[in-house]
Amino acid sequence: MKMSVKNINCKISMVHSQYFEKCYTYFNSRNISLRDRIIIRVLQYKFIFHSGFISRKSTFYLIRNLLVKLATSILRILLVSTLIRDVPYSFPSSSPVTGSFDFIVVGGGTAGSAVAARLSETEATVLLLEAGGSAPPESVVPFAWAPVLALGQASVTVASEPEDNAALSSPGRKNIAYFGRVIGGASTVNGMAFVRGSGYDFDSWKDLGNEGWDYRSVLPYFKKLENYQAERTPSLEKYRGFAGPVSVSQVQRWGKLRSAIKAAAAELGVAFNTVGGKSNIGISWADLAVKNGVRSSASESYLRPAATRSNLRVLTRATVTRIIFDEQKKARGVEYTFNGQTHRVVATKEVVLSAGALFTPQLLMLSGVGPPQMLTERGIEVVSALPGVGQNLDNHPGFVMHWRVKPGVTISIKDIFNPKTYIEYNSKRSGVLSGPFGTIAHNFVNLGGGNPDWPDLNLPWTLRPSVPTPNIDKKTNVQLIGLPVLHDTLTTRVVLMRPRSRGLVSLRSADVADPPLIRNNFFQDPYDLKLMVKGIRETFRVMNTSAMREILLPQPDTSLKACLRYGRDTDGYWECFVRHVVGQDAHHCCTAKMSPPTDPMGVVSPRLLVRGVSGLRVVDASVMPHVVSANTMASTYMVAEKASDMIKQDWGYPVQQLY
Ligand SMILES: Cc1cc2nc3c(=O)[nH]c(=O)nc-3n(C[C@H](O)[C@H](O)[C@H](O)COP(=O)(O)OP(=O)(O)OC[C@H]3O[C@@H](n4cnc5c(N)ncnc54)[C@H](O)[C@@H]3O)c2cc1C
Repeated sequence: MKMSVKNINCKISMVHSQYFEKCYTYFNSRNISLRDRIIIRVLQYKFIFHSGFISRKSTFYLIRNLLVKLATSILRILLVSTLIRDVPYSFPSSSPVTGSFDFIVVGGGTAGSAVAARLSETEATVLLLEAGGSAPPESVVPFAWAPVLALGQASVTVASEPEDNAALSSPGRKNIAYFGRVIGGASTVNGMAFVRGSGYDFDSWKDLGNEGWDYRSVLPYFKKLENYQAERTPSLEKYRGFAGPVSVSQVQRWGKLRSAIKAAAAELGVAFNTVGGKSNIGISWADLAVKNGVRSSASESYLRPAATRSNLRVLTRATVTRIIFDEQKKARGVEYTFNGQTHRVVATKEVVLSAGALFTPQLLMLSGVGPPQMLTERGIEVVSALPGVGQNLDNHPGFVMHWRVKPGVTISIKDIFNPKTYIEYNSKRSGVLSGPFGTIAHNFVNLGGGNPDWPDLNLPWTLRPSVPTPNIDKKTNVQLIGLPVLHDTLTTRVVLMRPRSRGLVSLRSADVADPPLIRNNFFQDPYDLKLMVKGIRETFRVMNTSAMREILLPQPDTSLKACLRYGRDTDGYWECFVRHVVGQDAHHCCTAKMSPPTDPMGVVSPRLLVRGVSGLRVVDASVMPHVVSANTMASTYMVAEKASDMIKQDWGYPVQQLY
């Protein structure tokens, strides 16, 4: 299908000028020509000004978007100018690929890059098809992720359906989700926080009937994938890897803050730096997927070293539209679009689906694997009736609390526009740009009861100046930050690790260009809301230690006016507060969950083979039965490493002995 304005059928059904739903693919796709881009932009503005949509609100968003674009463009130029030494590997894709390969991996993201590279260690031929392009040069700069990458061309944004119980301060009560659409996927645009789940998460996966996924069985794969940039000690060697492809290091500098957090842990009687062991309970200084001030993404860690192998072919800007099944329901290959043309390619052994927790279920459903009634309603022929496809969407709801701090404790706006920042990064790969614009320390706690070593909340500290939270209206943002807005801020977050509520991913239509429908269902189970309120009270307890008070300035009144009717500092007030400001952490998972055959909602077996068909596996965050109590990248790499060995074993290729 040639993508052009004529067949786009692009009803601009947006909540406000920032977010396109039906048209998002086209704006984020490099398959679209410059001429069509210009026409769509003109249509967009025509729509805003001539549809009765024009209002102070839409004008505000237009101006705000222009200013954001201007600021990010300036930042991008500054960042790119610091990159003379480290440019990400580029995957030139000038012509389409046809013919046959032993394995076709769909999606060159976090998991897909790892699987393709590992499979190419054998003599099998491997094709990796990725919808996005090569990584933008600034992606190597750790600090760049939020302002430049997550909001830029390397990712797509998709609005959820309106929330029933949350997002009260978001336009249309919709949560906005970010997904990497670039080689390396989310690992190229994410916050780089590298933290494993608790060992009890994996034991729970096994208890749900998934043999081989308990902590003891997955630990060797966590070690295999990691190259920890620290001195080897016997206690570290028990848990951490030192020879794997993904480089990981502790956050450098910010000594004042580190000392304060360490002292707060001591004051609270909480363990410091526990992340990596079986129980991650306690306070820890963050590890990042960074080496010597440069991001370690999946494409740099796995694909760059494998790129010269003649049996591995990587095609970027190739969007897979469906999996092709034969009469026996065996996956025979895929159909994809490249430069506006449709092509087919054959898999002689397996198709591996690694398009992430949103797009993997979309592709399964578009190929006839999913809830039968929904497929029939969309005019899609059912190949395998699997009601669980797209169900069980799990994630980490969370929100930010702002704290004013003394100078030198955190990043300030002045640092960002100071030429010295760029000179220091350029010459030494150190300074502000070498660190995060996000998580700097974790605080994993259990406040809900049960196993006290298994966290149900993370209350991390994040480094960012007093920037507004995206997708929350201006009025609420101002109340949350407190006036005047430009000052040095430390933020803490309250993030639910093991929500009981579950959402779903479904199809809007049979058109691959329509973004899938996301329903988060945050706080459908009221337990989740109550636990978040406990997290707020625990945050105040931590921030009230004398160690933390030492770095704080007097705080302005940041009450949320809409909630004051419940009375200050009551549980009712805080529940109302959370329902207004909660967003999500882009840790989507579990939409094609693994499970034993007895679970009717399972999608893949514990060997990650899709039920009811053959020759098709899912390898990405979708297969997790429930979200881990940590950020999800490290566990996604672990899934990819373990799956690669399973695939090799199933096809008789040798695997490295890890036990
Ligand atoms: C902005 C952001 C910040 C985050 N921060 C952190 C963090 O700090 N720490 C952490 O641990 N986790 C973080 N995460 C979460 C973590 O990165 C993800 O859970 C994990 O990387 C997901 O890996 P995946 O392989 O499942 O999917 P992805 O990495 O998203 O890979 C999917 C790939 O498939 C491609 N694709 C999709 N559809 C098609 C198609 N039809 N045809 C071809 N290709 C297709 C996509 O372009 C993408 O490259 C963050 C995520 C985001 C988006």
